[in-house]
Amino acid sequence: MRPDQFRAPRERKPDPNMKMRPGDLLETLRIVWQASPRHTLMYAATSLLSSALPAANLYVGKLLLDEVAQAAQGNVTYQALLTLLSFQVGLTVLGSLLSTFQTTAQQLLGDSLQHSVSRRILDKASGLSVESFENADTYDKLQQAYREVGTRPLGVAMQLIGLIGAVVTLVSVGALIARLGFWVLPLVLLASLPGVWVSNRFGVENYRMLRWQTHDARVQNYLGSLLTSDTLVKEVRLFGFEPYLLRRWREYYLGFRKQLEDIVRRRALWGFGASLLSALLIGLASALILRRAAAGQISVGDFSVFILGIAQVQGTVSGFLSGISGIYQNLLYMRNLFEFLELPDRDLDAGETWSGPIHTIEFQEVGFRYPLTDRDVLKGVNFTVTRGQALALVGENGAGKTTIVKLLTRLFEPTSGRILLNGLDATRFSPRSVQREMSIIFQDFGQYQMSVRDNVAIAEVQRLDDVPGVETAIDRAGAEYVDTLPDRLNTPLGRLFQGGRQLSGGQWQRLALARLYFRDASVLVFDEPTAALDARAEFETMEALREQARERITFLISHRFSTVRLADYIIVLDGGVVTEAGSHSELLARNGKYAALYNLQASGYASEPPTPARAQPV
Ligand SMILES: Nc1ncnc2c1ncn2[C@@H]1O[C@H](COP(=O)(O)OP(=O)(O)OP(=O)(O)O)[C@@H](O)[C@H]1O
Repeated sequence: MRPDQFRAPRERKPDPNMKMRPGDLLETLRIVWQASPRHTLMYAATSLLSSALPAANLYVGKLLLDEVAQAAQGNVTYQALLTLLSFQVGLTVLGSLLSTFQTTAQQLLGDSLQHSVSRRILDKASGLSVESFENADTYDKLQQAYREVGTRPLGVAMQLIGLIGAVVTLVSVGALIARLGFWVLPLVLLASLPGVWVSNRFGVENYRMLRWQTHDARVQNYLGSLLTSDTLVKEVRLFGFEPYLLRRWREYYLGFRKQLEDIVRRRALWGFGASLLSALLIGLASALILRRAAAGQISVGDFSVFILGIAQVQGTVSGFLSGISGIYQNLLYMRNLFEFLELPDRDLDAGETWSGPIHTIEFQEVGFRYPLTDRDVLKGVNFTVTRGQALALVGENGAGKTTIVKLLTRLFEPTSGRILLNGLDATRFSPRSVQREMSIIFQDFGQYQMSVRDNVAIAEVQRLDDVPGVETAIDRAGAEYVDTLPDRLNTPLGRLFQGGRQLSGGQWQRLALARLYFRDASVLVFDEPTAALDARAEFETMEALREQARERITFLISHRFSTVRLADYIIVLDGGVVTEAGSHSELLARNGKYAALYNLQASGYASEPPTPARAQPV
C-alpha cells in the first residue's frame, strides 16, 4: 500500500465521468440474453402475462360484487355466482403458476449471469498488466465490478421487463378506473408521484455516496484486516498499535456515518412532505367518486374498482418510476463494469515468439518511471551478462534493484533505452514467450493455499503431474521437511482452508525456491532468496545456485554480502543510477561505496562483541 492511500477520510468529489452512455442499456441486455436466452425469454413472458392479471382480477371482482348486490334483490342465480367465482379462482391459480415459473427463470438466469459476468471480469483481470494492479483507480474498478456482479446486470434486465409490465398494468387498470370519472385517474396517478420522486432522488444519491466511498471503504477494510490477520497478530500485539488502527478505522466509519446521517435526515423530511401531498390528492379523488355514488351513478363493484385500483395504480407507478431510477443506478454500475472491461489489455502474446535459451542480456541506457509518477527510478542503466554468469544487484532500499528485475522479466517496459536478448531488441518478442525462459523467486513470493505439489508445479502448469520433477526441485531447494508432512506432496498448505498445514517463513521460502527450480529456464532471478533462511539453508541455497548458474544467467538481489560476493559481476545502484560495477575483488580494490558497505557488514561479524557492563553492587 502506498503512503497516499493512508490518509484521513476526506470529501471525495463525484467522478465526472460517471455517466451512463446510450449504448449501455443495449449492451447490458445483450449480456443478459447471451447468458441464457431460454431463461430470459421465460422470465420476460411470465412477467408480462402476470402484469395483465391485476386488471383481470379487479374486473372479475367488480362483476362478482355487482352480482352479489343484484342477488340481494333475488335477480341472480347461485349458478351465475359460482361461474364468476370459478373465473376468480382460475385467475389466482394462473397467477401462482406464472409466479412459480417467473421465480425459477429468475434464479437460473441470475446464476448464469453471475457466472458469465464473473468469467468476463476474471478473464479481463488475468489479461491486465501488473501496472494496472498497481493503479488504485483500476483496482477500485475491479473490486467494485467483482463485488456487485451477482446483482446488477440481472437488476437491469428485471427492471426493464418490470417497466414494460408496469405499462401493461397501468394501461389495463387505468382503463377500468378512467370509466369512473374524468379526473379520477389523473388524480390517482398524480398522488403516486411525490413519494416516487423522493425515493428516486435519494436512491441515486445513496448510490453515488457508496461509490465515492469505495476507496475509503477499502482503506477501512484494510485497517480492519490488520486487526484480524493471523500473520500480523504478533507484530500488532508487540508494537501495540491496535488502538491506533482502531482509531483510524473509526475515523473512516465516522466519515461514512456523517454522510449517511445527512442523506437519511433529508430523505425523511422530503418523504413526509411527499406523503402529505399524496394523501391530499387521494382525498380529492375520493370526494369526486363519492359525489357520483351519492347521485347513484356508480355501482358497488365500480367503487371497489376505485378503492382497490388506487393501491394498484400507486404501487405500479411507484414500481415504474423506481424501476427507472433502479435501471439508472444499475447502469451506473454497468458503466463501471464496462469501463473496467474496456481497460487496455496488455497482450502478452503480441510480437514474435521467442524460442530457445537466452545467452546474453544487455541493458542499454535503460531508464524507467512508474506510470502516474514524476520521478525516474532508473537512469541510464548499462550492463551485459552472459550465460554462465551470475550478476548481483546491490544498493540501499529503494535504489531500483527490483525495478530492474521487473523490466528484465517484461512485467514493465523501459521508458527509455532498450534491453537486448542475444543481441535482439526484447520488445520484438512477446512478453509471455520471453517470460517462459525465466524463473524467479520474488521478495514477496506467493504462499499458495494449495498442496505442496501445486505450490511447486504451478511454475509450469502443463507439468502439474510431473511428480519426479517436483521431487527433484524440492531436493534442490533443500525442502526435505516435505517428507515429514502427513500427506507429503499432497499435503494442503496454509491456514485458509481446513486441514491446511502452516509452514514457517523459511519453509515457505524453500518451497518458492523449488518452484523456481521446477521451471526449466535459462534465466534465474533470485530477489532476496535467502532472507528467511537459516545459515545452513542459506549456504545450501548458494551452493545450489552456483551449480545451476553454470548453464544459465543468474540475477541475484541480496543485502547479504556473503551471498553477493559469490556473483561474477556486481552492479551497485544508488538512486536508480549504476555507480560501480565489477567483480567482488575489483570493487573491493576500488575502495568505493561497495567496499564501504562490505566492510561495514564484515566488521559486524569480525568485531569483538561489546563487554557487558558489570552490575554494580548497590
Ligand atoms: N509500483 C510502484 N509505483 C511507483 N513507484 C514505485 C513502485 N514500485 C517501486 N517504486 C519506487 O521505485 C523505487 C525503486 O524501487 P525498487 O523496489 O526497485 O527498490 P529496491 O532497490 O528493490 O528496494 P529494496 O531493497 O527495498 O527492495 C523506489 O523509490 C520505490 O518507491
